[in-house]
Amino acid sequence: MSDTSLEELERRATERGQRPAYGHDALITCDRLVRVFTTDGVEVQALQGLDLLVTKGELMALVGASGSGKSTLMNILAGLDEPTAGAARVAGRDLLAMGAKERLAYRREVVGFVWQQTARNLMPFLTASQNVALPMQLRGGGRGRRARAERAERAAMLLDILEVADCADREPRQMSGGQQQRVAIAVALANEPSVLLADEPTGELDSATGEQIFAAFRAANERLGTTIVIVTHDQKVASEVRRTVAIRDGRTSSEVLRRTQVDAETGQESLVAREYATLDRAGRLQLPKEYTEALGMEHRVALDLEPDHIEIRPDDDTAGT
Ligand SMILES: Nc1ncnc2c1ncn2[C@@H]1O[C@H](COP(=O)(O)OP(=O)(O)OP(=O)(O)O)[C@@H](O)[C@H]1O
Repeated sequence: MSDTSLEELERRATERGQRPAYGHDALITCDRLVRVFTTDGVEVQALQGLDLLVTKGELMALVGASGSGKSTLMNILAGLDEPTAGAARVAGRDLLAMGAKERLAYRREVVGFVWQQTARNLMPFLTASQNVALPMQLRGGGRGRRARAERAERAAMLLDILEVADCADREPRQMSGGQQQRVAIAVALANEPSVLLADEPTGELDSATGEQIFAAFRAANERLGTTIVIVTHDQKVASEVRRTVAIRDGRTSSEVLRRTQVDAETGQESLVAREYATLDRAGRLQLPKEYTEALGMEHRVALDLEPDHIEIRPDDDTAGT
């Protein structure tokens, strides 16, 4: 090896050392997140070193088979559960270092959540408007007439953005499931959270209503700039966001990015989707099952480094072990 290449390697190593920390500019950073559950002496590794970065202002979906770890991740991000190892930061808060008091403030002010069970999201004997005002009150809003008027005004503004202004004076039982879920989004947005988390928010609804709920999330994202993470089984919902991240066996495995492309000649807009695999911090890559199965790849694959890409081919060592 010549001196020049040694110098070059040293230069690259120094450059790497000066690089900012992983996820330094992301709103949500999950770094090698691990969550192990132990029940009756049996260990389940729900998260096995999950990496995820979410940028401020994103509206993204998390998808994955049942048991892949989606709800476990959402509960950690919601401040309801703690990871076994790894690091997780949301809006500058270290989720592993929070005390009970900070955790409560985090849940009230930094994150908002919408659950699948419509009934779990709202207080049954309060009107939509009172439901939205409640988190603001609990946060320590004043008791005076002015504070009350301000809360009512924000509640009205949120219900209007989510297109359920007509439900303001109705109790949950007087609303449809879709209306309840849109009011639930307003409740989650009441304290201007940095992040809105939604776990299967359209799970109990038919697909037309599900689309309305999704439109409500998009309105919240566009009009209020809130970062939104939605866990969904609904392929339609997943395909309407710019970024869908798939979780497999407790790790992020692949993601699909969609962008609008304008045809230079006709000026017609079309949505272009591209699939990416996630290269985790340890250099691990999960290849989509359809790809490996199509080429009969298992156990071992042949790797070659090319100037601008890496080639992965089926094991071609016929004399191999
Ligand atoms: N409190 C718990 N105690 C023991 N095991 C748990 C607990 N919570 C989750 N698990 C296990 O961890 C794994 C991941 O579960 P999780 O609920 O995160 O999956 P999911 O992707 O949300 O699934 P689904 O789509 O069915 O909701 C599963 O094997 C599950 O059985």
